[in-house]
Amino acid sequence: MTIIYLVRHAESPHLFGQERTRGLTEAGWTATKAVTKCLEEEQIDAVVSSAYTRAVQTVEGIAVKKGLTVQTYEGLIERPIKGLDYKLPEQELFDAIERSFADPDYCLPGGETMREAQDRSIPIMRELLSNYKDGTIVLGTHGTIMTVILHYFDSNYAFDFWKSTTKPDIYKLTFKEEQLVDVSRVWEASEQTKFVR
Ligand SMILES: O=C(O)[C@H](O)COP(=O)(O)O
Repeated sequence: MTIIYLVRHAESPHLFGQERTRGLTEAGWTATKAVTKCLEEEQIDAVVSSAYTRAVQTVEGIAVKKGLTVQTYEGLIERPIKGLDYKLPEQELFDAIERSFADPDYCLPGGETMREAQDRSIPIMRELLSNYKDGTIVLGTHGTIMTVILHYFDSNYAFDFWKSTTKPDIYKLTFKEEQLVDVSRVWEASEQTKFVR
């Protein structure tokens, strides 16, 4: 069995135009200590991440603890449902994200569809599953691309799941070869209440 821990990043300030580089808030940094603690007993073979700063920062503590470096992947960055050069009310974004789970070729102007996001992220998942077969990987990620990846392996993971996740959050995925056989949330119930949705 191969284990992948999907770690959604901790709280980050919403700074328009800085999607790639915005880091964690003070509360976010505090939360990363709990992330590291949650994973430190595990035997970990690799720590990989979206190339975005907030995702890297969330898993770098566990990488340091294990004597590993964070391997970043452009193909694991967050899925933008719309272009990053304009703003929209939150409800419109939510509606668009919900629709994108029903229509894999839908996105708002300048955005990325479900199909496009899977086309660039799933090959990396397959590469990781092959390179670290029967090993354990920690993967720093984001709410939407994490759900897009899970949706590929099990279509029950969709809009409701996306809405339910917290920042940070941790899911343990168990794969047999390239087959997803189990998903469990390992972020502690007591910790969930302390951090943001
Ligand atoms: O995980 C996510 O939902 C994305 O990275 C967006 O995070 P944000 O709430 O910090 O914009």
